[in-house]
Amino acid sequence: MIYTCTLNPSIDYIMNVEEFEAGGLNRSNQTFYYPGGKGINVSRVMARLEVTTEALGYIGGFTGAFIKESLEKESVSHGFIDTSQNTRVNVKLKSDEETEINGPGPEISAKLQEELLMKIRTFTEKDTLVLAGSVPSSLPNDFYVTMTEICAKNKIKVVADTSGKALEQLIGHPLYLLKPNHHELGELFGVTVDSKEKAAEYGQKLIDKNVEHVIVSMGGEGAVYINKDQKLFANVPQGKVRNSVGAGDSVVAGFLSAMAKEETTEGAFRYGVASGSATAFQDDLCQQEDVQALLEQISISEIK
Ligand SMILES: Nc1ncnc2c1ncn2[C@@H]1O[C@H](COP(=O)(O)OP(=O)(O)OP(=O)(O)O)[C@@H](O)[C@H]1O
Ligand SMILES: O=P(O)(O)OC[C@@]1(O)O[C@H](CO)[C@@H](O)[C@@H]1O
Repeated sequence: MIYTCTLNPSIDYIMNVEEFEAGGLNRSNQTFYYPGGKGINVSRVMARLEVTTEALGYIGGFTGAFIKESLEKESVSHGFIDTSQNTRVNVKLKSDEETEINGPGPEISAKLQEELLMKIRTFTEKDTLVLAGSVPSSLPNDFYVTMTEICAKNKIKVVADTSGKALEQLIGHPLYLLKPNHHELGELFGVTVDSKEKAAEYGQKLIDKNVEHVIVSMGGEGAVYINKDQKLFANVPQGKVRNSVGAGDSVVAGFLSAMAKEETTEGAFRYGVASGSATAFQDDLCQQEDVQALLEQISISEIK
């Protein structure tokens, strides 16, 4: 089973505002509510790509109930732990630019922390755990490391999509897939990653530190894939970006779905990039037919 873990889920409240004016009274002409948080996005996209997952993490209150209900409507299984506090609402303001305001996380007691770790201790080597998103401040800041150590002991594959300190602490632990964007990769090594060659060079450093697959996404500039034998570049398809929220998560979901269907790594990379772009080109996350339609616009080349 592929489990996704979202320690800090959200309702993503999307507000389209024609000409946003900071400090003024703005009126939105269109709003949407989506279940959000990076791991939840991965589960939602994988369900659309016909791969079963179970979404884990902490949830609560009326906002948590909305998320669970939305996932059930989309046939996404979940096993969240109830915090009895409202899950946050993240505001995504879309005008000429995209502005995001993400809420803080809930208080998570030591008992609830242990409950999640106990669940992970039941996983076997056939399982994969996707750790995605920020770690709420009430959790020890090495909580992902603790989870990864349990996984290493039991040969469970770990996928990580996080940034900053949480990402830094994971480096050196055995990981199946890491998907930093080029800014996150640069921040990790204190450099600017502004070309596919640099993405490949610094991505290789992650491979040297026990990561099996690395995808470096570079927004509209393409993406780079590295493993111990390959360094590949993919262009991104042409299209109008309507929503970048969840695009990175869709890359992870697309790659994992294709690997679960025994695609080659090159094919899975292409599928991941197509999924990311398919999400970027619409309001919510991509559907399978959107991904299929973009595949032929993506060419993969070797990076020398
Ligand atoms: N301008 C664009 N044109 C086509 N596809 C895009 C564009 N911007 C982003 N994408 C798609 O979204 C994927 C992820 O984008 P990005 O590198 O911005 O990741 P990220 O920063 O992790 O995303 P997120 O906004 O979800 O945090 C890209 O690999 C690509 O497939
Ligand atoms: O605050 P975090 O956990 O870093 O990010 C949360 C978030 O911005 O990430 C997802 C998009 O990747 C959204 O669904 C969600 O609102």
